[in-house]
Amino acid sequence: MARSWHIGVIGGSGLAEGLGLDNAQEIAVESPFGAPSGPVTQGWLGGVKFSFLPRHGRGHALPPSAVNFRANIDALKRCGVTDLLSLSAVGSLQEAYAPGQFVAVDQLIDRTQGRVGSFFGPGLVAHVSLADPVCPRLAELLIQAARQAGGMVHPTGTYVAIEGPQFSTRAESRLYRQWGADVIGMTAFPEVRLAREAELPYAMLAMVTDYDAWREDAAGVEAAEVFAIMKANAALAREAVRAFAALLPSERVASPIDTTLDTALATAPAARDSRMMAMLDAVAGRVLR
Ligand SMILES: CSC[C@H]1O[C@H](OP(=O)(O)O)[C@H](O)[C@@H]1O
Ligand SMILES: Nc1ncnc2[nH]cnc12
Repeated sequence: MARSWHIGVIGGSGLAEGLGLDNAQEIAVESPFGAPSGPVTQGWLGGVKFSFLPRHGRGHALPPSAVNFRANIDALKRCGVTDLLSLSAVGSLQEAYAPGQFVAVDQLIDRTQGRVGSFFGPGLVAHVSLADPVCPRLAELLIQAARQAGGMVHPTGTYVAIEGPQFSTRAESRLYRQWGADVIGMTAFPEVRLAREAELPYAMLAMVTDYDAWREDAAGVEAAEVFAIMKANAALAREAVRAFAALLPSERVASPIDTTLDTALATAPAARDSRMMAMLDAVAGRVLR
């Protein structure tokens, strides 16, 4: 039977206040992976169910390195989310990606360090493909939606994730440009990896807030600049999500990402760790039961 859409949204910098959902209710979701960034707000937009989680917690209390990405994805999966949208502030590494514009990120490079990057591990090994980390179907709808909302949207872009919390040196910024990266942030990893492991189609709408540090005569990034641009454009991001809800087909069409784990598990049933299996009841229960 076709499942209805239930859209999870992880709101980044400047978006902790939420989406303005109808009939919104806040719920505390417990996860075996620890505390999520905060309570999940559930509600509706145009007849579609949404669950919203502020990535940095209420009042932006969590730096990127302290976000419990596993708990966040697990909590949203436990809520019954079928698809996931990430809203993020990013710096630009290309002249053409100007502050105030949106980017539908389609490729990513991981430069984070020391974050826990998988739900799986000793006792339950899985290898999922991340060649195409973003769901093209969700991305296409997001692009259309952000344009309808009045945003200028780049339909592709490569995101490099740094550990932070400091912004990059000029040499790093120039290096990432040479690698072909278009935008830079601190949070897409391991979020995008974990979403795939949890069989959640994921798409990312990034809002350009600054030009990072590569421009010869310009000053480096200041956080205040990022927050000011996000504040000025948060309403546009919310409007894009509203338009996205209106564009969704009435019935959810199954995605190949829904069954990622069918071919990913490496550990033989007899060698599986029962404690791991219990922790992964939401993320991987579909293939473990
Ligand atoms: C406040 S500037 C740096 C901060 O903003 C971005 O957050 P998010 O991706 O959650 O919007 C960036 O990744 C840093 O965490
Ligand atoms: N220049 C930048 N570097 C890293 N993360 C960011 N988030 C917003 N702007 C950023």
